[in-house]
Amino acid sequence: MGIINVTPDSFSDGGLFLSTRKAIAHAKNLIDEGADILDIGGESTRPGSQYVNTDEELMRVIPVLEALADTGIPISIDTSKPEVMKHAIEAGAFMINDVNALRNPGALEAIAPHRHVQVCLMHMQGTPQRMQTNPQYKDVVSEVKYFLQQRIQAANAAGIALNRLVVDPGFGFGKTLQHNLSLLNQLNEFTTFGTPILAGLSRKSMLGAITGNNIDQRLHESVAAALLAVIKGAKIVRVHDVKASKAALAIYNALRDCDSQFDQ
Ligand SMILES: Nc1nc2[nH]c(S[C@@H](C(=O)O)c3ccccc3)nc2c(=O)[nH]1
Repeated sequence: MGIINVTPDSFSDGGLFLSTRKAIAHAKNLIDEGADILDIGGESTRPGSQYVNTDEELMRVIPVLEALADTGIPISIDTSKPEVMKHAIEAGAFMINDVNALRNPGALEAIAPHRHVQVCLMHMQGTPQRMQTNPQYKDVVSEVKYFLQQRIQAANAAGIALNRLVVDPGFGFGKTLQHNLSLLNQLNEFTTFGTPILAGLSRKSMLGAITGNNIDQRLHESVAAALLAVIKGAKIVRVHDVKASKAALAIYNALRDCDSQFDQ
């Protein structure tokens, strides 16, 4: 899953038009690099990020989604707003990636009727503005599991079947480095739901905390983290660096498949 952030470049006067054009160009590059899905987001959910209203978020993501419709690549929309979900689904999105796990009023109802649309339910403690202030858990893995179980039940009750759901522990969303490492180390605990696991580790500060590298110097850490997540059971990895991640995962896939070839 390649990451496409459509957030106006605050340093240039190109504004939204330029950032839309840049997002489309970047999306096509990631398709060429081998992305299987593109995740388009119009509102950053980084700690301390600013709120973006519905109209602004729609103006950012819908043009990019529409421009990519003829490429045939499955598109996920990274949003928590039901209005954005509805428009994105009408514009052809195949997945809604909600860091708020459909907890906003109207989110479950916005998605339920569209039986072809998948949903990623992600765990977050608190809100993006305050989640990293002082994250605390008694047992992070069991508490995150419990939350995801609750959200799966809420989705099922709203008519969203299990085979439309993906779960995600939400690395970096209200977690310390230790919490993130425990979740990654025990990621296969989340395979019990019977849904694919999505892991988003790419370039995150937890990686920088270990190596000391800045966000634009975390390629190797991100590739290592994506490989570890897949080894531990993730089926989707959300990454900035598609080409490098695909190459690392190709080695893993070859290793996983090699004995089965001789068994035939
Ligand atoms: N499902 C799913 N969606 C996501 N969206 C993002 S935003 C990310 C960033 O790259 O800025 C980020 C980085 C650091 C903190 C918060 C958010 N991370 C995920 C994830 O881990 N899982």
